[in-house]
This record gives sequence, C-alpha cells and structure tokens, in this order.
Amino acid sequence: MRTYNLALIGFGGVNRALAQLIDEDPTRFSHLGFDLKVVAITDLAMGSLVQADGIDVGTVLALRRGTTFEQFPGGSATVNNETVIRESPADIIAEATFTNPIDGEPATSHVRWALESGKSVTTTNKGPVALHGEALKQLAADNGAVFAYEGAVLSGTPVLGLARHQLAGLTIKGVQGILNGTSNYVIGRMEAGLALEQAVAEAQAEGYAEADPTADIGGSDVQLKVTILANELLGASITPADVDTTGITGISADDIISAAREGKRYKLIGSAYRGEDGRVVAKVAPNAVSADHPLANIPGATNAVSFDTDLLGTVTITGPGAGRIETAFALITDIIAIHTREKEKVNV
Ligand SMILES: NC(=O)c1ccc[n+]([C@@H]2O[C@H](COP(=O)([O-])OP(=O)(O)OC[C@H]3O[C@@H](n4cnc5c(N)ncnc54)[C@H](O)[C@@H]3O)[C@@H](O)[C@H]2O)c1
Ligand SMILES: N[C@@H](CCO)C(=O)O
Repeated sequence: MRTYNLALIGFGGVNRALAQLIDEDPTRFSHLGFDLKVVAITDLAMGSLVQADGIDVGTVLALRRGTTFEQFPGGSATVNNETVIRESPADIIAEATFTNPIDGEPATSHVRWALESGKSVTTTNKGPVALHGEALKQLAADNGAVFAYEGAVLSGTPVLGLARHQLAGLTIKGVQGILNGTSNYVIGRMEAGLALEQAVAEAQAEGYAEADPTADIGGSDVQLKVTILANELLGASITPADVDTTGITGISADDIISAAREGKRYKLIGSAYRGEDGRVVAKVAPNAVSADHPLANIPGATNAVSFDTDLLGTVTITGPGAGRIETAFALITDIIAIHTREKEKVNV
C-alpha cells in the first residue's frame, strides 16, 4: 500500500472538502492501492501548518473562523507557500487558491514551485491551466512530475479525462456547453422570480461561486474554461483574450419572461469550433435557446459539454459543474491518475 503525503494550498471550500473526505474514511482509497495523509496546509487566513507525521485533519476542520495555525506544533500565522511547497514532506500538492483570470497568480507560482521540486500537482484552479498550461506541462515533463487539472472544467464531472482517453480515437470538431454552475443556477432562480443579486447570494452560500462572483456572471470563468477546452481538445493555442466574451449581467427578468413566452430559455454557452480555414474560434455568450436544444434543460449548477465528433456525431456529458465535494472529487480523480503514473514508473 502506497501512502501519499498531501500539501493543501488554500484551505477553502474545495480543499476542506478533500480533507473532510480523508478524515471521514482514511481507508477510502485502499482498494485502489493507496492512502492519503495530509502533512501540510496553508491558507491566507490561517497561515501554515506542517506536520510530517500527519495533521489531525478533524481538529483543523473544527477550528473557529479567525483562528490561525500558530497554536500547533509546526504551525505559523504566516503563509509560507514557497517553503511549504518546496520543502515539506509532501508528495502531491493540491492547489485550490483563488482563480486569477488576469495572470493566474499566485496559483501559477504554486504549481511551478511544486513541479520544479519534482512534486506532482493537482489543481482545480483555471488560471494556471488557461494562461500557462503548455509551459507547466513542459515543466512537469522535465521534472518527472504530473500536472493534473481535471477540476478546472466541470468540477468533478470528468470532461477532460473523457476526451483524453475514451474519445482519443475521434476527431473533435468543436465543443459547446454550459460551463458555469453559478450563472446557470442564477438564471434558473431568476426564472423563478428572484433578483440577480439574491440569486448570486444563494449560489455563494452553496459554494458554487468564485471568490469574486463577477467572474461567474460576467463570463470570465467560462472564458478560461473555453480556452482550456479549445487548447486541450482542439489543439489550439489560444489565450482567454482570444475568446469573445459576454456574461449574463445584461439579461433582465423581462428578457427571461419574454423568452419563456416564446418557449425559450436563456443559457450562458461557451463554444469553440475549428473553421474550414483551420482556425479555432471560441466565444462565450448568453443565448435564448428553444426547448429542443440539447442544453435547454440543464438545471441549477449542473453543467454539460457536447462534443461534435467525426465518428460518433454529438456526444454530451452532463454532471455537477460546481460544489465543494463535487470539486474535491476532481482532486481525487487527479490523485488516482498520479498514482497510476507512479505505478508505471515502478514497472518500467
Ligand atoms: N467551488 C467550486 O465549485 C469550484 C469548482 C471548480 C473549480 N473551483 C476552483 O477551485 C479553487 C478553490 O475554490 P474554493 O471554492 O475552494 O474557493 P474558496 O474561496 O472557498 O477558497 C480559496 C482559499 O484559498 C485561500 N487563498 C487564497 N490565496 C491564497 C494564497 N496565496 N495562499 C494560501 N491560501 C490562499 C483563501 O484564503 C481561501 O480560503 C478556485 O480556484 C476555484 O476557481 C472551484
Ligand atoms: N464558480 C464556478 C466553479 C467551477 O469552476 C462555477 O460556478 O461553475
């Protein structure tokens, strides 16, 4: 049985959910041939904690808001991300700090420090993948480590893995989807009569929204995800700036009601297609779709991606696109992939 030591960088909704899953059942993954032990945690609000023998995760999860790690052996009120990532006895770094859509920092540095130290990384953070994905993949390869990011698109619903593995023998001509749980949830609640602000507050309480929810309703979250899908699935080399983006803030309750009268529903759709000239065109825009559109009935924080393929026609995957536990599951998917890679190294 292999034990992987984890460092959790950013102890918010997602990494707390991962810690909770490990705490609830430390043998949860034994049937896969590994166990997980949390040896380091950092967070802006709490500082840093490193305990090589394993952190009592239940105690840390129960700490009151505003408490720092200073009181614990190996604890400090200071956030020592670089030292923790490079020097703690972690094998795998789970990066779940805020997404920064402008330059991907500080998460990109967190990922880089880990890979430079030969440590594999799992992240749910879209910034490093959308803005620096190619460079980070190269850095991982150069250092014999894995850079894994299943949760960057559709949280725990395995859209990237599906495309990379099961759909590998197809040509994917394009993709379109509902890629933001918060805005889909918000539109649904506005259809039920809530104001935009009330609906956003609900999405925040559910743990769906970004730290700054304007990223969700303004479209930049989907812009990053479309960039990732275009680059990963269509072999493009685009940046978020290449994705023409409009969010849902311009849709009023009146727009929603008039669309409903015509049998239509608003959806924020992200898409990327390769044109006849070989160029990939990607965009994000709200659309009033008719009831028979494949994305019309995707509810709440559920997401969906339709792949337009040569041999299978349209293949659609749908599932949770946000949520703490749902996104922690993406970290687990990545850790399983890292474990598979470790086993291959032993067998080579
Ligand atoms: N919540 C979801 O449904 C979901 C789904 C998919 C992807 N994501 C992505 O996962 C990441 C984490 O999401 P979350 O919901 O846990 O966010 P969150 O806001 O609940 O937690 C982020 C945590 O990171 C900490 N942090 C920020 N900067 C830091 C730094 N420099 N060093 C250490 N800690 C730092 C914050 O204090 C906070 O506790 C985000 O990038 C988000 O875009 C979230
Ligand atoms: N805030 C994002 C989380 C998933 O990236 C959403 O609502 O879809």
